[in-house]
Amino acid sequence: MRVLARRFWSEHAPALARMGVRAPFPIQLAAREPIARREHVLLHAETGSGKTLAYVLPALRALDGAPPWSVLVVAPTDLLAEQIARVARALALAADDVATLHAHTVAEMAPPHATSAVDSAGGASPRAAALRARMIVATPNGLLALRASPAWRHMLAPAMPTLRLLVLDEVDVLLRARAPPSPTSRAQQPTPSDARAGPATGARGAEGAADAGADAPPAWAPTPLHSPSARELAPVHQPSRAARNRALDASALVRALRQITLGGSFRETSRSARARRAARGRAATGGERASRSGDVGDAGDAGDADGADAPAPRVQLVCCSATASASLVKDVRYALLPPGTPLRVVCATGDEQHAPMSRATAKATATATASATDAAMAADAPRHRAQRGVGAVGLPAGLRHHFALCDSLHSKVTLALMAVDKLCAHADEHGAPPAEARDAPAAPATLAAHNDGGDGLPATCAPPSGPRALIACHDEEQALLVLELVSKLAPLNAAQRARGRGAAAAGDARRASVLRAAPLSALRRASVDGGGTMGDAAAAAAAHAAAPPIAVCALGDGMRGLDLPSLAAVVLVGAPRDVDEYTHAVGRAARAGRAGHAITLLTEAEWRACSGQLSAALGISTRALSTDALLARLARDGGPPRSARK
Ligand SMILES: Nc1ncnc2c1ncn2[C@@H]1O[C@H](COP(=O)(O)OP(=O)(O)OP(=O)(O)O)[C@@H](O)[C@H]1O
Repeated sequence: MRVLARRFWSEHAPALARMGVRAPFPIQLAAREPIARREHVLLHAETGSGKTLAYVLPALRALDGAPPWSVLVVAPTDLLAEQIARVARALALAADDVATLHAHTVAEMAPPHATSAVDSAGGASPRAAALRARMIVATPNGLLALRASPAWRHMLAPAMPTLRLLVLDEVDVLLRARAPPSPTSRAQQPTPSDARAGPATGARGAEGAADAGADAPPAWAPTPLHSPSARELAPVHQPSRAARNRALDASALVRALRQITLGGSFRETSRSARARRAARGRAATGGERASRSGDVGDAGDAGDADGADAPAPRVQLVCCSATASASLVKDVRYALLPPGTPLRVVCATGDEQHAPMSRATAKATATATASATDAAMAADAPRHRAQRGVGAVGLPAGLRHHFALCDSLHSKVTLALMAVDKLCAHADEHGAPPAEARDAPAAPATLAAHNDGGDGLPATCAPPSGPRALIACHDEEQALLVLELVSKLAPLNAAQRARGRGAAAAGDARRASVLRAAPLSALRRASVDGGGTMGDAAAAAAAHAAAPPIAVCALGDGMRGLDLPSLAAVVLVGAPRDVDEYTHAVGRAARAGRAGHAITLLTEAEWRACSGQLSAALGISTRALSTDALLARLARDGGPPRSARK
């Protein structure tokens, strides 16, 4: 394995070493061969297990001597797209090999008459960057806005045939779509001006986009499977296959992606799709019909093309998710691949008891061709996840889960601050962040063996910088409230402790004075603008100095994929809406084999609603602790988890 690893990584070794990466993680090893063989794959590994590099490295290899627009990566949020582009740029041969495409940059693209963007733009405009780049990292709304803009037809469509690889990061979010609205509920659907307004949160995304028609760039937003106002963990809702297919067919993003993967020769199979096509056909003008030629450069709907037999797609599809499921695999195959085309599920995880990857590297890698998806996924799945068809992947083994009861938001934030304070105190006492455990069993062998600089941190990397804790709230509104509460409560906490604890007062006051919070989005934006932490020690140090120790964000898809290596803990002050939301939220900590804490503060009602399901689905203990017991545990145990799992 080491020889393989050396060969695989030698090309990019210097750049990787600057990132603190010296040997591949299991998913990176497992993904290499299938991607090189140009198979369609779904990379399924836990949060923070290195899925980005697992596809970025092979993608960069595919760029060798390739023309512009050879690789397209789609990621659900602006922040994640920037993060991926930053990783790719750090490894790319030329910085302008990689460009990002957001909805707001499309407006700055070329006027329709321009044919040579590079000269007129002086090489610096988004248009020039997008034309020259060989790897494009786009958000769904960037892609959709581009397809609807003149720039697409006149400049970029001609480049599209060069596309060889399409990567869908967080594919479960990208494909998530609710069944199209019934005729009676259409009156409540968003208008085209709503759609133009951009990616609002909530349940109106895909169908709103579908309804917006050709007049407006369709906006995209992930659609929750249940009421967004639900405050309690909703029962897992599995819509029927037909409903899922209808939703996929109605999604503007899926239609755009389908056009890319299938070159416009896709035949929709569901009855609903045929009905929709017939209805639209009746209303269509001759001109609209003529535009559905199946040409890749055509902005028409690929899903409407009446291709007889689906040809083998020329674009390779790579998808990633830490929360894949059997139904996701079916959706990807239905939506984006010709019938009968296999999608290989590349899975890397620990053994069945979720033992650390280091103890099970040899058996950690399982691949399955998902033509018989259910069987393959279920066979790999640990007992407690098999029911849900989630596959063999669980939570990072370095994560320690704590649950405590609080009766109000005020008391949750107070306790969150005390918890963060305890973790910072632990770091002060031990000279290292508590979550970077010295002997963290969670570290994959390949990481632990090569990267451990003695304190659990990569030897060649600056210490992780940035926020130490992430407070995840129900929604944006609550997040604002929490920001306010933090600014009020942190100094109060400090003063109270200073009075009560004499000698410790100075240290407490010092720590508390820096217990500030900022919205996660602002921190990430600053980090991206400032060059971020990856591979840049100076930028890391600067970010560390500037970053408040607490980031605040709303639960949901906005935090998907974000990599904050400095996080010691994620504190949930709102109940997660479902198991996947919990998985992705707490997965911001304990990344890359580190240890970390997931602290969930709930009212009794919230705890009753969600603890059973989290425990059953994830195999974690959700026993609720008292405030004192939680703080005592954090004070005592900043180290690696021991028996957090049942
Ligand atoms: N081989 C490696 N050695 C050391 N660190 C690595 C290696 N591969 C990735 N990392 C680091 O691991 C962290 C997590 O990687 P990444 O963001 O790709 O995780 P992910 O699997 O995509 O997580 P998520 O599911 O949350 O999106 C990053 O900080 C990255 O630099």
